[in-house]
Amino acid sequence: MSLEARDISFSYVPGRPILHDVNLVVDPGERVALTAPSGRGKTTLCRVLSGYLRPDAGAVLVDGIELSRARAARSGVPVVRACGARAACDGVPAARAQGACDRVPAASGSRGSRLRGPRPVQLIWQHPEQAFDPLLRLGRSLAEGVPPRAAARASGSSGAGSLGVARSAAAHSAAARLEAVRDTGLLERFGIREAWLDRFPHELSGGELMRFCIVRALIAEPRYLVCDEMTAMLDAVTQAELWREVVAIASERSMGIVLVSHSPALVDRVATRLFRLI
Ligand SMILES: Nc1ncnc2c1ncn2[C@@H]1O[C@H](COP(=O)(O)OP(=O)(O)OP(=O)(O)O)[C@@H](O)[C@H]1O
Repeated sequence: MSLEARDISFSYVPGRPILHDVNLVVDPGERVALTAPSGRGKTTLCRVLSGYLRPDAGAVLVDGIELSRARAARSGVPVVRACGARAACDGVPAARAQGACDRVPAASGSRGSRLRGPRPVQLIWQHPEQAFDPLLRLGRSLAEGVPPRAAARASGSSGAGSLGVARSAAAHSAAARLEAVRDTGLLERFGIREAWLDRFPHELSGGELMRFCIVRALIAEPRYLVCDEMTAMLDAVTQAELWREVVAIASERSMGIVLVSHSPALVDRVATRLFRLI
């Protein structure tokens, strides 16, 4: 079972392919670093792998299932709210994401996935300040990233009988979802202070905000995490601290990682394998 890019081709401009017949298989628990000179398509491949760009040819498979189907298989979720122009999804700002956030179909004409459900492949990129809705407190943003099943688990919903129905409804409240986030222990592991949950994104530093990006990606319980220059803007100590936790969690969950970094030292420490994009 793996994350597989099969014969992927992609071009932003017709006739000028950025990716041409790319084949990559990432196994659970593997940490694969994409390497290539600047402008060769590492970010583009990250976005294809996580479903934000649809390839012109080829397919992305998660555990043998085409990415959009894998996403649908994880849904069974009512649409909670529309993702307006101001909203950001999965760590990628709405304006730049060509796909859709977890519970909302992509806009008509979009090249991204139209299916719902938590993304099995989560993308974290290097601009946390652009990844959150500026008008939402961070606790609320995190709460919105909790898969309904996880929220229901946290509220003890069995799904049966009127008590189950009531609990299920409760599980969709922001408070119940935030409680589900606390239950994961991820806030402590990434050093997120309780007081930060009441703040807006502009009231935190880049490093503090990146912690929220990582936690938001992880609470979606992804099978694979794609980290595109995730810690590039952070100091060395914070980089090491965040990567230590991400690697530990990947081991605990047998979660695969695809990473892009211009730091050879970081790649050396984190990656179990290099994949050269040519
Ligand atoms: N939205 C876009 N429209 C048109 N061209 C684009 C777009 N995004 C990226 N490109 C081009 O696609 C190519 C690959 O870009 P990409 O960001 O994937 O490369 P990269 O390997 O990640 O680069 P770097 O190491 O510099 O971050 C570049 O030539 C870039 O200019």
